[in-house]
Amino acid sequence: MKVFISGNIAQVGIAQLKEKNIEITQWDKDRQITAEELIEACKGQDALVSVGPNKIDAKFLNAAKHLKVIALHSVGFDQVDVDEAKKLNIPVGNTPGVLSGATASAAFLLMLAVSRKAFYLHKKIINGNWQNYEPTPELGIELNGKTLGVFGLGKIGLEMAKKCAGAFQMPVIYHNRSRNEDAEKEIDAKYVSFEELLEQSDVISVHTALTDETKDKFSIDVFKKMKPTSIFINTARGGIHNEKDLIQALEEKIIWGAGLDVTNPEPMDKNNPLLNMDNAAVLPHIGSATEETRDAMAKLIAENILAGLNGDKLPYPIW
Ligand SMILES: NC(=O)c1ccc[n+]([C@@H]2O[C@H](COP(=O)([O-])OP(=O)(O)OC[C@H]3O[C@@H](n4cnc5c(N)ncnc54)[C@H](O)[C@@H]3O)[C@@H](O)[C@H]2O)c1
Ligand SMILES: O=C(O)[C@H](O)CO
Repeated sequence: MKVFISGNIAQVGIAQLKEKNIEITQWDKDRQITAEELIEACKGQDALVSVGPNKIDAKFLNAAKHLKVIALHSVGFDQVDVDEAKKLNIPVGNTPGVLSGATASAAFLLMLAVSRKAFYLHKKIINGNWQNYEPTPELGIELNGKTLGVFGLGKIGLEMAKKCAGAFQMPVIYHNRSRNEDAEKEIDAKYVSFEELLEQSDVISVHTALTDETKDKFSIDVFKKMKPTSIFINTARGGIHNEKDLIQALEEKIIWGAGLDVTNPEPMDKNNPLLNMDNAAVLPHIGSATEETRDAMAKLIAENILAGLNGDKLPYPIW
């Protein structure tokens, strides 16, 4: 059996596949594979490990309908045309759960960094602008006791809520399409409407998938309903906030600050104004990028691939 891997995954997953005598071809160039190159690379392969934002759309799926399984190196699957995969009977799997802690840590890191203007102040030192100790330099804001509003209380949202409640005694409110009663058994979290989430939160952290419903959900009208002292955090997908509107909201102090691990497009242009604002912090989509998490993701990928090649039900399917 042959598997094409369109980027880098942890060795532990590759070893799991090699143990089963699977022949592996890996994309080894220092750039993302293009759509055409991906189609070409999948010719003669039995399975694909899709790393990064490759579009697994109708065009790709129809050109690669010989694949017995596709394993994503992500939990998010907004890049996949699930209906088409179902129609062509190509099982697709993802990596749920194992990256929730790491991704929530990235959200927590951004929240903390924005609240103390850490990225901006770090740049001041690098640029030689740390003159002397000042009692009132650019002041931050306290997080202790402030209200966390989670938009999308799923696996990652729950981990973020636990961290904020534990570290800063932050009361948690959340909005989902419907109540998450399982999560409410684990933490004290109050379900509120989207409007209430905007009005009552001191920090809003986004943890939904990118869908037609959530695309551009955070636009200028929404930012205007948030508190002027509030912080917006997005570690889910860049398409969930409208970037132009976010820049306006930060420039006009409609909200206090924003922290992003995801942008639209990715990579972000190095001249993007968000990179030089005192009230913004941006990371290059590293939510799940810890040694432990990448190993765990690679193991799930190998399990999905082995099951699919065997004609078994995937252990971590998206359909
Ligand atoms: N930055 C990163 O590196 C990184 C890492 C992992 C995941 N992610 C993103 O985080 C997302 C969430 O991952 P997860 O494992 O927590 O998923 P999950 O399915 O466990 O949680 C998503 C939650 O969002 C809710 N939701 C979905 N649509 C909604 C809507 N329209 N309105 C309100 N709530 C809605 C769902 O009910 C669910 O509770 C992924 O889809 C992915 O895009 C990013
Ligand atoms: O969805 C995910 O798992 C992350 O964004 C990594 O792509």
